Amino acid sequence: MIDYGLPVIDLHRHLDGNIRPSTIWDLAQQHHIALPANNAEEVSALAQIHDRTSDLLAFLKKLDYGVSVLADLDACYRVAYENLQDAKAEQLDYVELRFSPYYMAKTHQLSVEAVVEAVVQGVRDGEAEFGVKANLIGILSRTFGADVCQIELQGLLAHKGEIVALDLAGDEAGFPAPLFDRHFKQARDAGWSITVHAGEAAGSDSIWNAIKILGASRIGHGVAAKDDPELLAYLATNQIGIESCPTSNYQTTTLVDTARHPMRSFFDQGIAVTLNTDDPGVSAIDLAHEYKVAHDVIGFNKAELAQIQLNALEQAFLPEAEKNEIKKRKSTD
Ligand SMILES: O=c1[nH]cnc2c1ncn2[C@@H]1O[C@H](CO)[C@@H](O)[C@H]1O
Ligand SMILES: [Zn+2]
Repeated sequence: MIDYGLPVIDLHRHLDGNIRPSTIWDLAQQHHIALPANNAEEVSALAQIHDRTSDLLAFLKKLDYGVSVLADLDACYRVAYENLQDAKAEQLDYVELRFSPYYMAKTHQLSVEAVVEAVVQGVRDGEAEFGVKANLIGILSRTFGADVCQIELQGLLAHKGEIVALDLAGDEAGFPAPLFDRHFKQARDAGWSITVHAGEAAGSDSIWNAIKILGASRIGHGVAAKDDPELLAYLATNQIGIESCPTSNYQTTTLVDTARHPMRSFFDQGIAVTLNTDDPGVSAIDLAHEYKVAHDVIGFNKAELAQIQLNALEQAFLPEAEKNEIKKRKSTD
């Protein structure tokens, strides 16, 4: 259902939520890390989700297997590089990869700043090798609290020019946006764009806070906006994009019925919605799968999906000239 004649773009993909089970197995062997699995297939069963989990936090636990094998900087580099290989295999024209360097560094006590450097290098080498354009979004993992997030931010700011935006992810209900006010001020001062996970595990207030307090110009998930007409109007008028990830929403039990996913009404109300994968390695999906779900289950027709593909280019954290370049390249392909 993706039109490969139009730009193929994923704006919401966690590179640390997209670690291949085979790589998890490999790295565990290489570094003598014990896993409750005897081979790569058993790692898939352990670290991937095929139906649904009880809630967001149960879903996020699945990502822990992948980061538990990041024993050194080469492992971080490899994961970043393989994300570009995956992007190429999916025929993406452009991908925004987000990552939480503290989360990646934590198990083996790596330097946060060195993890950022390794990820940047893996992504740049992957871009050159596979010919896919990518940008990086830094994540503050709110689950670890405001002080740890300041350390995480410091590591990201050390590579300010290699990063285009800042995100806040993790336990939304337990760690609300106002706790991170000063972090996002520093990010805006650094010239970064802002996207925030909001309205996934908390209500529409959380989305308002992401916009008004943190300065978000895009919202990850944003499903809770469905109950707030004033917010819906605000999102449409101000062209604040919603990064929808339907399979992730199903697996986290954010929504119980994908057929009634609010991205339908967001779209109908003129909000710039996009389709994205979130954590494809954990969800065992790719971008094409999400377009198929949007068509077969949510009921978008081909023309509407084409508009969603164009929304992604519009909403990308890219300068106009680079957006035009992608557009031009597609039209002459
Ligand atoms: O769907 C999600 N909602 C909220 N946070 C998420 C989601 N997927 C991953 N992370 C969080 O992002 C960081 C790793 O990139 C981790 O903090 C992980 O918990
Ligand atoms: Zn996410």
